[in-house]
Amino acid sequence: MREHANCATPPRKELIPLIEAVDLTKRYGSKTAVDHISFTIEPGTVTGFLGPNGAGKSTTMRLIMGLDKPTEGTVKVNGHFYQDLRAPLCQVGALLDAKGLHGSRSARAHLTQLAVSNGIPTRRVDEVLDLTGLTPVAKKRVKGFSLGMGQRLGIAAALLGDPQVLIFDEPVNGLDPEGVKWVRETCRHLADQGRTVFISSHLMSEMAQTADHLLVIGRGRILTSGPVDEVIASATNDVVRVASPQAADLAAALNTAGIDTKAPEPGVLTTTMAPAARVGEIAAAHGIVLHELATQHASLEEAYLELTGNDVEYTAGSAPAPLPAAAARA
Ligand SMILES: Nc1ncnc2c1ncn2[C@@H]1O[C@H](COP(=O)(O)OP(=O)(O)OP(=O)(O)O)[C@@H](O)[C@H]1O
Repeated sequence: MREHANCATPPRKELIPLIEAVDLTKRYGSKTAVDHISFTIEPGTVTGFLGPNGAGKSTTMRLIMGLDKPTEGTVKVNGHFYQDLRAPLCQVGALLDAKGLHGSRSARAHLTQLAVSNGIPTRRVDEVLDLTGLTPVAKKRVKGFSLGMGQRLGIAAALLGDPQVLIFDEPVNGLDPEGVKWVRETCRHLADQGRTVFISSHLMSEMAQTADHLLVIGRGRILTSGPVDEVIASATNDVVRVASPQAADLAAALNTAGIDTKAPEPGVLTTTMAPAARVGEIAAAHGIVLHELATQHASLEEAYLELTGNDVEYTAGSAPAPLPAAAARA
């Protein structure tokens, strides 16, 4: 057992490490960033916190870490408010903003300072440098670090107290494929050790590869949650596409059976209301010739849009807010 001075008696066996939010709300003036959300994050899993830009992910994570005060509701880590944790770094580690590093220090100096001020034995610094692959650059000033190295250093700092709960805000943002793979494998490894890993992203494809569970947020509200496969399945309808020289007859036969169709192009029908087998059976029963019968699986992006489409605060196509002068003229 490690002898972290301030971490010597983490209540690991007695308490289940988890994050629990109840009716959590944060308003900034008239802006509601987080809107009465409740959730629990379980140990031994990677939980993805998925939502478009401005959905409220960072705010929620800051509330968990006691960096902001909720307007209403509560959020606890390991059954305690963050500010009441006796050795916070040993219970929860977070990567919230990798840019907030002191430029003139070396990576080792940065971690050593953090260890000393939190009563963590300095030998742990070498362990986390090693775990995050930073040993070869440990003496370099963090000022010269690439984004990927900065993210690794942020994760090294989060791991310093060997905490059971880890919170990473958009850790793969701006990373190259190798960095993304490393973050993904690191999260998996930490969860496999029984830790609670809570990781945010605005990319569903990334979350599908990294997370076991998803918590989907839009405009400050939880839109859905559950195992990744279930969340994706619930947001997607398989589309059956059928091509026939008798498309009009087939459409009539399907409609009679209560199956609505669309005709995206001449001679082709699509439906989300019946599986391919049923469409084929109805065609056969009416002696209708088919040239093609296939099930198309909706893409992850489609599932994501289905989930968050109406809850996106900013979209690429949305018109920019008018400038004050323009607004005054209007
Ligand atoms: N300190 C603040 N003052 C005012 N509004 C804020 C503040 N922090 C966040 N907001 C607003 O709250 C909403 C949620 O922001 P938040 O950063 O939590 O979203 P996010 O899901 O993390 O998005 P992103 O991925 O873009 O960081 C946004 O509309 C944001 O502009």
